[in-house]
Amino acid sequence: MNAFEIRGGKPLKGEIIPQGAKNEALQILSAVLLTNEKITISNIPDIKDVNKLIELLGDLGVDVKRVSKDTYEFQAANINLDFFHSQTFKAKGGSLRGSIMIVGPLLARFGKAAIPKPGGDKIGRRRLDTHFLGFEKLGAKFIYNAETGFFNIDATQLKGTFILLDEASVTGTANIVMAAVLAQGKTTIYNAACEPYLQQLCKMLNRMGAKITGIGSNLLTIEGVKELGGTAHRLLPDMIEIGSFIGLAAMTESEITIKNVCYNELGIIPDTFRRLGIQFELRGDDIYIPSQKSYEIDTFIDGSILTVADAPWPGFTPDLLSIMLVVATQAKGSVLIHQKMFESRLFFVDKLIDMGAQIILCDPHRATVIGLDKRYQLKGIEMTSPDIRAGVSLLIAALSASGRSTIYNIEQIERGYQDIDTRLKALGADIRRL
Ligand SMILES: CC(=O)N[C@H]1[C@@H](OP(=O)(O)OP(=O)(O)OC[C@H]2O[C@@H](n3ccc(=O)[nH]c3=O)[C@H](O)[C@@H]2O)O[C@H](CO)[C@@H](O)[C@@H]1O
Ligand SMILES: C=C(OP(=O)(O)O)C(=O)O
Repeated sequence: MNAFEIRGGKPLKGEIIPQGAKNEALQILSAVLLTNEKITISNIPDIKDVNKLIELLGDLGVDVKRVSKDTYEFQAANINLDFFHSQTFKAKGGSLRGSIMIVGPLLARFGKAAIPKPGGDKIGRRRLDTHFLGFEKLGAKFIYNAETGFFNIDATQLKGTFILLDEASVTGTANIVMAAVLAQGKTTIYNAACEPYLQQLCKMLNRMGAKITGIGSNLLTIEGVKELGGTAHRLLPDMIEIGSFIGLAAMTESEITIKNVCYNELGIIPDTFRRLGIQFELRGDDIYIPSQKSYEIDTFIDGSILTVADAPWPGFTPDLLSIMLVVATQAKGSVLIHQKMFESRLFFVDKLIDMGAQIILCDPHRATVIGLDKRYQLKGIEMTSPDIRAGVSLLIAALSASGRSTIYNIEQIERGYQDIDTRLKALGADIRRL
């Protein structure tokens, strides 16, 4: 059995260091395939998804050396393209979302790639059209075999072109950028995603010899180069973990300092938590959250109920909406949570309702939360974590609730949060692995 047992209702106290960013790690690790020279990556989180991708790179022939707890060296000098046809590749490649991003670099460097339909959270339809339409524009041909679930892509020489993405896909943009850096001539990508993950990737590629301009905007221009060289790269702290810890502190009346957050990279995230009434201050590059008995949700200027909705960067990330939702259950006031991007990410509210929260699921994309203002505590129950962020939201709910909760399917949480039970215990949480 893989579960957490939590006895909630205790305020936590202390300092916590955010792990390196999961979604950045998946892009940066894929980029090591673009060169035969050595790449050193530090601040790598020790989490399931990242470890699976590192293992997959090793299976493909990348020389992988762990030089310290969070630092690895990679050298992709001898890639074994036959590995594409193995059952192991099908099983491993299909087990995480991030594996899709090995396609762009492989295509750029070797002219072909294959990938099984990738995994990731079951949070609604997760199409890959943007990736493959982009590769096609660069001159690649792809075949999707619905029976085997494999995408096969071929391109002897990618050619730069103008690409207007059909949507600002995060992994799609990363994949196309990694293909375009070695394409012949100039590629322009409009409607590009520009999350800090992508900015970090582009900066790393430029250090490797790529010529990318427009970093941080939705218009990227890439002058193709013949080859790329080695570099060193440090991952940013995980902004989704940072947001999760802000929510945790507010909900459990805890006094927590989140260390070294790289505040300037957090975009609209801090202000969005502030709109729920959560107070915190920046001390150096740490976020200090005092213990708060009560927090009150803001309204819009005209007095109408606040909506918190997701949007491509610099909008609010969809990966923090579940956390906003759970935190709102104990706020004073009401908020509409609008998850525009994914249609199956809000169903976990049923469990919060069972715990005593007042939520109306209006439709699969929208939930209205009527905050309890801590007049009643949530009560502990047994529940199963449906996806990574709902899982952490349930964990936060359980830590604030009276009595005992059990959360099953914690693999989902551990996909993205390193040693979460140990780190929460260090803050005083009563959490036990079953
Ligand atoms: C490994 C990784 O990095 N995963 C992240 C990545 O997934 P991923 O790259 O798979 O997500 P995409 O950005 O491609 O799209 C996410 C969803 O939003 C929709 N969409 C996207 C852009 C847009 O302008 N309009 C729109 O509706 C897509 O149809 C899809 O349903 O980005 C998502 C969106 O931030 C995050 O939730 C995931 O955690
Ligand atoms: C949805 C997420 O991850 P993935 O894209 O890997 O499923 C996430 O990190 O919130």
